[in-house]
Amino acid sequence: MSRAGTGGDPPALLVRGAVRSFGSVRALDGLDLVVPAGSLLAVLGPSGCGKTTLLRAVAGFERLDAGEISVRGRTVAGPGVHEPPHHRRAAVVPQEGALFPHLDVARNVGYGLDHATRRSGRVAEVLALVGLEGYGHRMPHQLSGGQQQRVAIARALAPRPALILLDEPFTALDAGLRATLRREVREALLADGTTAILVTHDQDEALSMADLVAVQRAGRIVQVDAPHRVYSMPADPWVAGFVGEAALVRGWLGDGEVRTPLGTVPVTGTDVDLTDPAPGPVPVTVLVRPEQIELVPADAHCRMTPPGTGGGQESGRLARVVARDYHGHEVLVTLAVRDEDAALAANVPGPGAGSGTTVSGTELRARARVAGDRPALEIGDQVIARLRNAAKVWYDPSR
Ligand SMILES: Nc1ncnc2c1ncn2[C@@H]1O[C@H](COP(=O)(O)OP(=O)(O)OP(=O)(O)O)[C@@H](O)[C@H]1O
Repeated sequence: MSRAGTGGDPPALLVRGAVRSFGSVRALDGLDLVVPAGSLLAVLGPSGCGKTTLLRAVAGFERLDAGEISVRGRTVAGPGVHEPPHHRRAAVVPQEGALFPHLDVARNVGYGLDHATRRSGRVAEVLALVGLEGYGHRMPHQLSGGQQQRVAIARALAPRPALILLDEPFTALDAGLRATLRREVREALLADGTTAILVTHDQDEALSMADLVAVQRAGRIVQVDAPHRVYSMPADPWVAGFVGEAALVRGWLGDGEVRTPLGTVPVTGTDVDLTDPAPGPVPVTVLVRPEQIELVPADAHCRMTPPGTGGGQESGRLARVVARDYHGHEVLVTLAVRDEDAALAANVPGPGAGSGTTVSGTELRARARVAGDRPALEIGDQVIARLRNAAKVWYDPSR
């Protein structure tokens, strides 16, 4: 459920043309971002793209070289303006909660609150929000790592800031706890109506927690969208490869359909102007997600048929299983598809998690998802791989 977009309120955060350089490195390179009040927005990007610099600039720990930042319609950074952190109403939750070790939980949470707020029961209220009712008298060392992080979040929530800035807050925790805590923190933020910005390089965290995902690359935001849109309608091939598993294959677009080495399918979205009549099929890059590949066992006939000659595009292509990653509920199999006429697309650009695409000669590699309860596929098995569902494509200027 999205909490974004409440009436005509100014956005909780507006960043316009933000520039911050360290020597020759432009950590922020004209960055624009709007965060609607009440939303939980994740800034997702590879290491070094400037996420922490953005967070620090918003919090007031970093000065901008150019551009401006406003919080709830009030300029806090810009030409001639640099408000100090404590005037910005932006609370930071660092990677490891950084609690005061000599203060109990209630004093940690109440630290810095004015007298009236402290007496209003706000400390108990936020502790209840993060599931730590009755923990007020514990000392930090008597808490688990996850509980300490929840106290840090309660402490950030307590003064009712305009913004909560979470800097990879779950990194230090083990995987099981991380999933639980993400859900609980999301619920706590939702219940308190807070606007939060979560900086992370973990795509699962961004996609599962946030209302909006802002993808950052080289000091700029390249797409802001709902998580399912970032995954299914990425702005460009780089985003496609960074968010989720992706293979980028060559195809030909014409008549609203795209012909690919794995079959012909309709198109869900493209930057090609479909109203502009092109003289022939347009060369495109096609996004193939693992769940879009359907696998059927190759029968003896298929096994004896040379690749590229066994049936039309619609019947898919003969593929070989070259790797498999077992995940219990599903298996990700890496397929090699020889394709003589459709030479293959370039590697997914960027250092992202979408490492599902490699190119070797005229061999396409793509990953397919198989339910864990299906008969196991072994390395070396032959299958027929067929693309199903509509695909997202981009014009390929290199052909
Ligand atoms: N104080 C600094 N002095 C010099 N260079 C810096 C400083 N802070 C950041 N940088 C550089 O700016 C770039 C962006 O860094 P930043 O820490 O913002 O990236 P990030 O996306 O948060 O990376 P990570 O996910 O690894 O934390 C990097 O090249 C980094 O080396």
